[in-house]
Amino acid sequence: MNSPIRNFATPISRDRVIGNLPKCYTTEACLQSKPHMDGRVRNACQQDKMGYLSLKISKIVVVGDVAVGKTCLIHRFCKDAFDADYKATIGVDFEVERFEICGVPYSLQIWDTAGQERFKCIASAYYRAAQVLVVAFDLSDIESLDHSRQWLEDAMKENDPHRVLVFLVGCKKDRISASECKQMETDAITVAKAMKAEYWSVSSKAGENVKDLFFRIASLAFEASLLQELERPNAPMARIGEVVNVSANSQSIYENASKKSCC
Ligand SMILES: Nc1nc2c(ncn2[C@@H]2O[C@H](COP(=O)(O)OP(=O)(O)OP(=O)(O)O)[C@@H](O)[C@H]2O)c(=O)[nH]1
Repeated sequence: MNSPIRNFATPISRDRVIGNLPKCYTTEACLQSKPHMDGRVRNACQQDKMGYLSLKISKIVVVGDVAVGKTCLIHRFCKDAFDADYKATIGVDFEVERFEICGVPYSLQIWDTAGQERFKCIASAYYRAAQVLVVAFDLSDIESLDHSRQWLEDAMKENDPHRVLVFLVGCKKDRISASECKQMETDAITVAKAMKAEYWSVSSKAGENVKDLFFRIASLAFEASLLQELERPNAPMARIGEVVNVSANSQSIYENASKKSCC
């Protein structure tokens, strides 16, 4: 009999397989500095022969000032593309990216929100139930960093602060010199610490750090989901995150489903 792990309709791309916990960008503003995932999570993944841990989806919401680079960040990761022409996000948009973490299928639903004030009302309706909040700013625009706390505060009104992982992300790293970047990062790390956020500098244009950032987000969100579930003794494992129903007849996605990577 096939386990639920085998029942996705399309394969998870090999470059979305995460075996080890990715490192943080800087230990100065890092949500978790351990080199490995929690032992309970690793055990649960290794013992999950029936695939109860599979098919989970977590919601990430990306917020920040207008034109700081939110859409480009998501597009660089999901499509490996960069568009130099600015097209404002109208309200919200989302992408779903699928991973395999520690041998377990896992998805991120990545919500891109509008930075323009006139769309804020629509966008804020989608902040709820986020497991990860990414507050983006433009490394070449100090004001956008100053506004980060307000974005976080607004997004947190719709969420439980104890359950949300926060990332502060400086975009457009390619637009500033190394010395400017150093200065901005010093300021940004101070803000990140105050926000209890993990800090990253990225360039969607150059592709720098984008994949590492999303792998880190996926891994920490996966670990947090699983720990929350494991800490609730009576909760069935299948209720970690949102469970997606799939047909028992849908095609197998794994060339080697029994292979489990170690995190
Ligand atoms: N040089 C450079 N430009 C970037 C980078 N990321 C985004 N941009 C440019 O910045 C502009 C705005 O980018 P978007 O990703 O659309 O910004 P946004 O935050 O989604 O904007 P809203 O949807 O209006 O909130 C576009 O012209 C992008 O090409 C980057 O890493 N480097």
